[in-house]
Amino acid sequence: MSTHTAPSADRLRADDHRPEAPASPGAKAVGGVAGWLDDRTGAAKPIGYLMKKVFPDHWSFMLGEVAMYSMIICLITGTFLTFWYIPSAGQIVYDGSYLPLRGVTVSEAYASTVDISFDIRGGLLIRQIHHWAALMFIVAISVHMLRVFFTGAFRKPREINWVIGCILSMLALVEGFAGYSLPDDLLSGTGLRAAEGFMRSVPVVGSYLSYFLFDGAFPGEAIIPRLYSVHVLLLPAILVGLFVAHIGLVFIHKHTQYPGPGKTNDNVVGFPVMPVYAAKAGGFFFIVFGATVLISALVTINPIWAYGPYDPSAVTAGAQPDWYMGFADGALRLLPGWLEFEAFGFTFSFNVMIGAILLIPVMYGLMAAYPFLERWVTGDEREHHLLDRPRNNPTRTGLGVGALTMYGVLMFASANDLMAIKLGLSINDLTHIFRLGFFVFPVIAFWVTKRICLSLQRRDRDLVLHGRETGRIVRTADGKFFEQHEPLDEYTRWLLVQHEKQEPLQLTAGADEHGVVSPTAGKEKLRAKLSSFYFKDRIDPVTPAELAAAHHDGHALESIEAAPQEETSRPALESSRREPGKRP
Ligand code: HEM
Ligand code: HEM
Repeated sequence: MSTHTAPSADRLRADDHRPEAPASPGAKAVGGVAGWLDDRTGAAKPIGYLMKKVFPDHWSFMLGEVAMYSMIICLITGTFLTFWYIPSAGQIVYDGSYLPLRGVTVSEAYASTVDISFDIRGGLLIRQIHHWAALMFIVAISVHMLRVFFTGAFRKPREINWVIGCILSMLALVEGFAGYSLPDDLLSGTGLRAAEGFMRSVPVVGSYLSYFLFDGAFPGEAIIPRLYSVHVLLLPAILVGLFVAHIGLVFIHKHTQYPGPGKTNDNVVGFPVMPVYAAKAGGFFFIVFGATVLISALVTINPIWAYGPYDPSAVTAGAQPDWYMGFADGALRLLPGWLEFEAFGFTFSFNVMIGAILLIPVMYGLMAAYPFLERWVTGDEREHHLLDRPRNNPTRTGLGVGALTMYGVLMFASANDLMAIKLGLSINDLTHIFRLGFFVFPVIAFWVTKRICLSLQRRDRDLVLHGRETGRIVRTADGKFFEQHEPLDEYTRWLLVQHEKQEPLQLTAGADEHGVVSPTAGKEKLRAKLSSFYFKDRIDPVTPAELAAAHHDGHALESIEAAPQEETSRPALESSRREPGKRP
């Protein structure tokens, strides 16, 4: 593997050959410390290697960074909160500075969170930053995941990183739920009450699970300290550990890159970590931190003093989870009542269990399995470092939008009561519409998205073959009118023709020459069907022959071969790609 720096104009000045100026005392001291450390740890070589690592530049790669920075913000502000938060359900009489609560018996957890908000200097801001960063963290993870999905960045060799990502995302939901439950206010207690109900819906062992978690009857005094250990110790340790593995794999595989001039499956075009990316990423951290602080300073979130302490006997109307739990809440509202029935003297509440206990693992399980399913269906065993343009993989893009639509229906369903009130509609009608929508809307979304992708591909073909419409009408000498078309420049054309032709798998007949059916015939048949579903509707990229023919007709001026594969549009660093596992 080699990494080389493209010489910049500055570095090619003639005076580069002058003898180097003697190092300043500061530089000498830094060099001395670095040498001392290297002698004892041997870290210079790996660090030097990492610092030269080339990262491609694209705005969408920032999404992973936003996730990383919001996680760091949660870790920093969370540590601040632990200095004052008391993880105890023990009852005390509140005597802090928030007058409406004076004299009310509350838990120590609740009282300490109100104290953080009103009596600890900067406490309210830090609490708000913690909560806003948590919300942003999960938004960023989700959008980052969509970027990875729609561009096919999960394909070989990045499947493991996709699976790690799925686990990270699921754990982030649990971490958020645990944090939300810590202040022990009316909302968080209602959330815990719901969680207790979910657990009890598991047949046979449900009540035992609940007793185990709450150390007896709900709410008990154990749940707050237990959630605290999970929230500040167990889950952050797992999240950070998995994240290190995640980013380590990004370094090992190197980053994917969007197709473009000079970018191939075997190189990485971009800037090195040091100094360009380090400066960019460092600056970007402060932008994310700054934006989070600004929102937190201006917009109240979770004003627990307004809700009051948790009281198991109080009925809370309008309790809402944080946004990322909305889909599970929606599923609970849509599952039909007949899924709850009595048999063998027991009540089975599958309507609750499916929505609350099974939905999340099933959803993440399917997501984690997708790269492997796609690989099986397409038979594509190759490594991919160049990303797909979403339009060039219409079925995958359609499936993604279909899944998002399903998620969206559940999310909207979680607000069916508010919609009914605000829009003056019947909640039952809304529920029926959402139930139907859960099955019908994703299919429509899949179909429409696929058609849009195919149309965009057709448009790309048209552009390549016939150039851009200029709007200039020319009249010929014999009186005919036609519109002038402008040929695309080579860079744009390259982007539109670089993708591969896709075809369904050609599968074996399923029987040998003696007519003996192979034991895997059924599986192969299914694979053939899915492969045909995946690739049946497709638009092939323009071939050099087609372009030459168009060129001959005077539509396009240059051939595809002339596309500037080995040039870049800006000064860039390039490093060659490696085979995972074969590079030191
Ligand atoms: C990335 C992971 C994290 C997420 C998503 C998260 C989320 C949350 C949320 C939503 C709350 C409720 C905030 C509120 O009161 O409005 C919370 C509370 C809390 N979190 Fe975290 N947190 C994370 C990491 C941490 C870490 C690493 C620590 C400690 C080292 C921590 C310590 C706390 C404490 C002490 C509270 C209770 C105080 C309070 O609610 O103000 N959190 N967390
Ligand atoms: C704690 C949550 C996460 C953090 C902090 C995180 C961070 C990052 C960062 C910084 C990168 C490199 C820059 C980029 O491509 O954006 C990256 C790449 C990647 N992430 Fe994540 N990620 C998280 C969750 C996820 C999830 C939920 C998935 C998918 C299910 C995922 C899949 C990937 C993949 C496949 C890559 C390699 C992409 C490529 O090379 O183009 N990540 N992640």
